[in-house]
Formats: sequence, C-alpha cells, structure tokens
Amino acid sequence: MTSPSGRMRPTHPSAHGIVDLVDAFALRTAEPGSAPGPLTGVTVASSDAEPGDLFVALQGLKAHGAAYAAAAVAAGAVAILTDDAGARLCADVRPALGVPVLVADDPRALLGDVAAWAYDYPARELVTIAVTGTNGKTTTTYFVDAALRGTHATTAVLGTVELRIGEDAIESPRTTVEAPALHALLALARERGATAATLEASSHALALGRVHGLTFDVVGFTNLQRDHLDFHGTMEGYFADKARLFAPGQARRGVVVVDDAWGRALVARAQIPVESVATHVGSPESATADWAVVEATIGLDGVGSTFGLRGPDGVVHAATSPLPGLVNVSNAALAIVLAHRAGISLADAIAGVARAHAIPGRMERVIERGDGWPLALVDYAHTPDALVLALEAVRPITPGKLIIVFGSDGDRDTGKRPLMGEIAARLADVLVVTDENPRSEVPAQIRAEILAGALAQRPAGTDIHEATSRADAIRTALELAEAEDTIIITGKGHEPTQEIAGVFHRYNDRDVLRAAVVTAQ
Ligand SMILES: CC(=O)N[C@H]1[C@@H](OP(=O)(O)OP(=O)(O)OC[C@H]2O[C@@H](n3ccc(=O)[nH]c3=O)[C@H](O)[C@@H]2O)O[C@H](CO)[C@@H](O)[C@@H]1O[C@H](C)C(=O)N[C@@H](C)C(=O)N[C@H](CCC(=O)O)C(=O)O
Ligand SMILES: Nc1ncnc2c1ncn2[C@@H]1O[C@H](COP(=O)(O)OP(=O)(O)OP(=O)(O)O)[C@@H](O)[C@H]1O
Repeated sequence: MTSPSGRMRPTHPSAHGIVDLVDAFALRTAEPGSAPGPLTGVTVASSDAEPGDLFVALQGLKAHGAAYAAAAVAAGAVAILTDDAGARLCADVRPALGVPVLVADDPRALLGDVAAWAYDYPARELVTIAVTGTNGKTTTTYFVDAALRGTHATTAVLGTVELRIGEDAIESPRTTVEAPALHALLALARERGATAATLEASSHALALGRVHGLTFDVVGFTNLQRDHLDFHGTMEGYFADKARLFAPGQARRGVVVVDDAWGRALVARAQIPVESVATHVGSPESATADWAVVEATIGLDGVGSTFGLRGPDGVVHAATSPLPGLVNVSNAALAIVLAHRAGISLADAIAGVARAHAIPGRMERVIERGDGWPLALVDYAHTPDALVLALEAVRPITPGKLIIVFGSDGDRDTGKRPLMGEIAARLADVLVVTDENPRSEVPAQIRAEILAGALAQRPAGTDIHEATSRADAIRTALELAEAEDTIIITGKGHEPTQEIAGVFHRYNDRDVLRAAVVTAQ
C-alpha cells in the first residue's frame, strides 16, 4: 500500500478555462482576479490543494472553507468557488487573493457536477456500482469486485478499508471520499485502464452530496440498523439519507435486501427500478422477493457457507459465501445480484464471489487454533446488531469459552454503549472492555457506560475485565484463553490508527495479535 498521504489523481488531467467553468455552471464573479494557469483539478481541503486546483470553499460544521482560501492559493489553487458568505471572507483577505473568486448560492450542491466536469466525466466510461446500508457495505463491495474481476481486467474498489485501483492502493481517509477526490480517483482509474468501479456510499456521503456528479449503473442496500444518530437525528432521517442513492439521476437501477422493514420501505419508495433480495431462509419476504436465499449451510469449520439463491425465474442456483456467518450469505447474495445486473453472467458472478479473498478486518482469522493457541479473529462490528451477529457467527466454531475484546467510539452515538455491554455479557463468556477511538472523550467514562450495560446483564461481574490500553486488553485476552477458546476483537477491524485526544496513533488489532505470537515463539 502506498503512503496514506499519497494522492490518487489523474496524471494527465485536461486543462479547462475559468471562463468555461463560469459558463457551464452559471456562476457569479465576486472578484475577477487573474488565474495563474488553467484549471486541472478540484479540492475542498486546502491541505490537499495542488497547482491548477479550483478550491471550493464550503461552509462546514466547524469553519468556513473560505478561511483557508489563502492557504489553498499559496498551494497553487487558480480560483475559488464559494457562497456569498465565503466571498465576503475572501474580500477581507489582505493582500488580496489575486485569483478569481466565483460564487454560487449552494456550492456543495454543485460540487459533484463541477468535479465530474473538471475530470471530463470519468464515471461515464466505467461500470459503476455503489453499496449503502449500515453494515455489510465493505464486505459486499469486495464480493462485487471479486465478481467483476473475472470479466474486467482492471477494477477500482473505493471504501472504508482502502482506495484501490488495480493492485495499487492507499489507506482511505473515510468510507466515502468527498466528490472531488471521488471523481479524481475515477479519472485515475480510467487512465489506468479500469473499466469498473465499486464503492461504498455512507449515509454521511449521501447527506453531503459526496457521490453527486455521476449516475451509478447499479446500487445496493444491505440493511439499516441503529448508528450515526448523532448526525442524522432519527432513524427516519438516517433512512431518508440512505434512500437518496435510489433516485433518478443518482442511479439507474437498484437491488435491495428486504430482510428488514427499512429495505421493504425502500422498495416501496424508490423512484428507480429495484429488485428485492430476501436472505433469511423461510421468512415471509422470501416468498415474494425477486431473489431469495432458499437454503443455507454454515460451514462447520467456520470458514464459509453454501446456499441456494432462487432467481426471478424460479431457478435455484448453488452459491457460496467465502466468509463465516449468515450475514455473509446475505452480503454474498446481494453482491451476486448486483454484479449480475452490472453485466456479469449469473454463473460468473456466483463463481467470482466464491473466490473473494479474506477482507481486511472483516471476520479475519489472525491466529488459527492449534499448538496451544486459541482461534483469534478481528471483526469490524461496531453497532449493537453487528455485535450480536458477530458473536452468534463465532459461537458455533468455539468448543471452549468465547472471549471478546471491545470498546465503543468517543464522539459518536453514545446510546449504543450500554447496549454493546449488555450484548457482550449475554453472548460471550469473558469480556475485556477497553478503548476504541476515544477521540475527545474521557476513555474511562466510555468504558464505564459499556460496563454499566454489561453489569446490568451480569450483576456479579464475573469474567468482566477492564483494560486501559487496547494492546493490553488483547494481551489479557490471550493470557486468559485456552486452546479451545475463541477470541474475537471487535470494533476497529482494519483501522490502522487509534484516535485519542485529537492524535492518530499508529495502531492495528491484527498487528498486536501477530506480535504476541512472535513474542511467544
Ligand atoms: C460530519 C462530516 O462528515 N464532516 C466533514 C466535513 O467537516 P466539517 O463540516 O466539520 O468541516 P470544517 O472543519 O468545518 O471545515 C469546513 C471546510 O473547510 C475546509 N478546511 C478546513 C480546515 C483546513 O485547514 N483547510 C480547509 O480547507 C474543509 O475541508 C471543509 O471543506 O467536511 C470535511 C471536509 O470534507 C470532512 O473532512 C468532514 O468529515 C469528518 C472528518 C468526518 O469524520 N466525517 C465522518 C463522520 C464521515 O464522513 N463518516 C462517514 C461514515 C462512516 C461510517 O459509515 O462509519 C464516511 O463516509 O466516512
Ligand atoms: N449484512 C450484514 N448485516 C449485519 N451485520 C453485518 C453484515 N455484514 C457485515 N456485518 C457486520 O458488520 C461489520 C462491518 O461490516 P462491513 O465492514 O462489511 O460493513 P460496512 O457497512 O462497510 O461498515 P462501515 O460503514 O462501518 O465501514 C462486520 O465486521 C460484521 O460484523
């Protein structure tokens, strides 16, 4: 993987005139200025500005981007696009910025279209697929990508774990990058000969227009569970933001898992053609859905599952999920239909998903059981529902005790903390409660809220431990474990850092586990 600060932009961007930008988007000019060169890129972050960029200065939650316009110009930005408030801030800069300051009423609403224009609409030359939902986005996108790879020699997959084009990848700053970065990545993908791109669309991204400026060929919905209520306010608000992906102009067709009521509501409300997929065997939805999982056998070794997928024509196809647990049967079924609707034959889609590699931090087996070692897995479950499913998936492959190491994020939905504690105390045998990403919060307070939930379920507090450092928590779990036990470390998955009090420390659960094995040898 290239360095996290590495940029993924086209190496041969085309040059546009500022006059053409003004004409194309009916912009007003606050300051005529003088562009030092043609426009070759777009950014919303001064720290990412490169020579030739249009710096789009947005009103943020904490600041107005126009406050950073001078920094962007110093880095080479050739023009500023902002709103009226931003233009006033730019007018106050002394000495004057010197570059044209352009104004739109709502620059965020234009951002995706401007970025697509600047990079010559790369998405039009790629098969594009987006997946949304609370859980399963990453897994489903990797499954879809595996299915596409049989037909498309070079693909891109853009999401939480990494930004990957072909075999070249960098760490991803978030689940869905801002629209200028997205269109730059798609332009680079096109330049490198990619013909398909699969990406995760987070609810934040949909609310903030990060995927504007392209029409996806196919979009998918996994499920909706409690998360991110700090941002969306209510479940209805969260759902409404997810539903934005299933709108004309944003996508041509959709595939929706209808196991939960939100998926069924989405099918009823979507204004694009959608197909439904029911993945709970024997559920009422499976009788009426377009596609349905009609049987599923969980691999007893915990590796994967086989299942039957009934298509709209009534024919049942034998399929495989390469990852453990029923949730991955659901993700695999969705991925197969998405890939098929993106132009892959059903047989090739099924075969491709079956071949998907291990996905970083998703039910990833880091230590295999044997030689006195317990089985140790790292999983990204960080919502109450995901935690239930993760623990239920590993229980059948655990002859001894099930040991969980977990915490909960700071500065995020606080209501889930006692729920996570209660679930862990109910479904695991031994708990080691520790920190996840405390961010600006006091770590001990977060742990106390989790422990309150755990103790409500298990008042005597038996086998409930607390560790102030995550690495210590993992080492504690290893000390407590016998060979027949399973350790599952949840919450951070692939994450390469731990955010504490504004500082991102290099940290990874898998590395700590591997280091413990090496030290013991
Ligand atoms: C809630 C949210 O999404 N916030 C995003 C938003 O931040 P903000 O509105 O607070 O921005 P701000 O700090 O007020 O700054 C205003 C503007 O000035 C710019 N600026 C700011 C400082 C500077 O030095 N230079 C500069 O140019 C910023 O780029 C921004 O455009 O705009 C910023 C610029 O694009 C984003 O970095 C920031 O994402 C933050 C980092 C974030 O944590 N977002 C998370 C919540 C997120 O998006 N998560 C989703 C979902 C994940 C999941 O499903 O689990 C994701 O897609 O990752
Ligand atoms: N279909 C599913 N339903 C419920 N839980 C799931 C599903 N798929 C995966 N999970 C659980 O959710 C965790 C996150 O999975 P994944 O990374 O694929 O989802 P995601 O939507 O990308 O999450 P995030 O947006 O937080 O990155 C997994 O580690 C697993 O525990």
